[in-house]
Amino acid sequence: MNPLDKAREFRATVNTTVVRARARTHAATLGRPGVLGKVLRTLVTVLAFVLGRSWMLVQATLAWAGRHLPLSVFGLVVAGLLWLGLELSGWPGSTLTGPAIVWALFWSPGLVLGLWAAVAPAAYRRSRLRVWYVRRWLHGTPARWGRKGSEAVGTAAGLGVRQPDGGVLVPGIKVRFAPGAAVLRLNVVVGQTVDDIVRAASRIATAYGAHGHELRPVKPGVVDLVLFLIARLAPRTAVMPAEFAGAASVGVVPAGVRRDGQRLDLIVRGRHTLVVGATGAGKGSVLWSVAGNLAPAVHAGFVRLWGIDLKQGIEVETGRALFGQVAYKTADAVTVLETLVRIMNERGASMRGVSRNHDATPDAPLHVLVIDELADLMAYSEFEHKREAERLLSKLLTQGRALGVVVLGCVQNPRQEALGGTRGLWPQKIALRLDSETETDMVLGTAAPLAPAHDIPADIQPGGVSGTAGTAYLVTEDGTPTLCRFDYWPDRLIHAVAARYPAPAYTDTPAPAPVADAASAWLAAGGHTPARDDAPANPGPTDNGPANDSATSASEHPKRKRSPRKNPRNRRAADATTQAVDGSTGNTSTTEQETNS
Ligand SMILES: Nc1ncnc2c1ncn2[C@@H]1O[C@H](COP(=O)(O)OP(=O)(O)OP(=O)(O)O)[C@@H](O)[C@H]1O
Repeated sequence: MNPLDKAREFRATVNTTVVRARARTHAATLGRPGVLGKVLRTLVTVLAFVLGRSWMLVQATLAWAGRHLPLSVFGLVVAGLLWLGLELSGWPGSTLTGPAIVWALFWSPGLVLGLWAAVAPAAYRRSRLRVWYVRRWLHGTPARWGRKGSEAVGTAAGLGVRQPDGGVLVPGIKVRFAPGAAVLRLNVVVGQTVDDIVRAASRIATAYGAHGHELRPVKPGVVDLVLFLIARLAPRTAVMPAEFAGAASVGVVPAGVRRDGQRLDLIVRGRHTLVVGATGAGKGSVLWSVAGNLAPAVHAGFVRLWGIDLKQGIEVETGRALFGQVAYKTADAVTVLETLVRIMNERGASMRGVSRNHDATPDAPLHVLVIDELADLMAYSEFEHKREAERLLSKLLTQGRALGVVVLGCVQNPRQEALGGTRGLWPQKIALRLDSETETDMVLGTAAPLAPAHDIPADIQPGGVSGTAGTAYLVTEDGTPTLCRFDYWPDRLIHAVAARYPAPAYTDTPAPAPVADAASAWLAAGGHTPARDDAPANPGPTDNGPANDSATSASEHPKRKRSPRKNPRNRRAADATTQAVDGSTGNTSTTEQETNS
């Protein structure tokens, strides 16, 4: 046997021994049946609890001490000197009590913070205080973040303006911290323009070791330079959307989290959105963040979802009950587009001279068309279908937004052939992980330098939570890029949302797949409405990102025990003869009245 094989054999023997020993120890202790086993398990739980809470106390107190280093060191020195004085003077009582009280007085804010962290660790993790203390402690020396230090960085980065007397004037810089970011407020000095700050921004960001930066104008001559101190955003799992909150909320969806830790509110109303991402980049997360979060409004009749999914309907069929009409074949896709163009034209006729902007109502809902893979329609279909689809889609993209017809299109490849003539017609873009800088340029144009989507690392975990999928740059109409992370939508959540908020029965197009059947099939398969506890955990605000504390959890909205069959709105859908869900289009003559009759 050669030495390599011997080493492998040795390693296998060690592994087996360790596994056996571990199993024996477990069986003899925690896994033990009876009272002793129970006692041991309770002891370990209590110990873990006590150690965990003590660690939170120490962590938070030390974070405070690190942030207020001079004060905390001074407190220690004073307490030490007092102890020394008491010892040397031969104090008759305890020489430790007095110094301990003095030390505790100096450190009292830190101790209070520590106690709070120990009592309510989840709240502490979510709080800005933790971000403030820990970030400040970990990133950069106080001198660099102080006024003088930051102005020195500004000068070195070329922000200074030479004065007639030979001196150099630098913009005043004030630093404040936000979750995951430091914000430098810069006051432009005479002789400077905001462009000078734009030019120096990346040099300043590099000097601070920031992972990215963003410029936000505050008022004339004042700009906030946001330096992002976190490298990536932690994955989050979506939760059951809350009940419909009224017409004002239509078309704005809480889709995930932004780099600054704030909730990402994606505006869908009045905006066509192009989603581009390499395979496995998480286009599904964006699609379901929109469709899933619109579900309550769909159920209430204020939004109507349409789906084109030429990838065999895999994506759209998961939440079929949310959609009115869907198409899984090219010819059906063209029919869906024709229907929407007809709706748009009719709406145009009724709005002409009355209103220039559409407000969603149950009589005139916001129509949202979701297209899963645009290239399948625009590039890989038969020539006539391709040409017709491009013509109809271009019409929707150029005229639809004011008339309440918007499109969310997903594509892997942003090249011309995949998007046809529609590439310049998408006002809002979401660039998930892309394969090359050229693709980033193609999708984002002038915003590309500040939104390097090709730098988002790949982490493909088929069916599981990936470390980076769903991370994207959102570039809104004004060209501002924002790094964000879309929530992950597991299949069972999509099923649960579709069962809870099914679309009403539309008379003008084939009814959604019988909701009761889809829901009960899923329930029969052991499904249950995911609650916060059993969903893949949304991590707390780790150094990688903030917690998912914004959305309403499924556990706060226990699944209603309602059968869609008993709901008169859905009776027609449920009773309808089971129909092919591949987009057979049936009668497509559509008017707003018919739609909602
Ligand atoms: N937001 C997210 N957070 C964590 N993991 C995610 C997220 N979104 C998707 N994933 C993981 O990445 C995998 C791929 O996601 P998805 O299918 O949405 O990618 P895609 O861009 O649609 O890929 P394709 O174009 O090949 O269909 C999913 O199976 C899931 O495991």
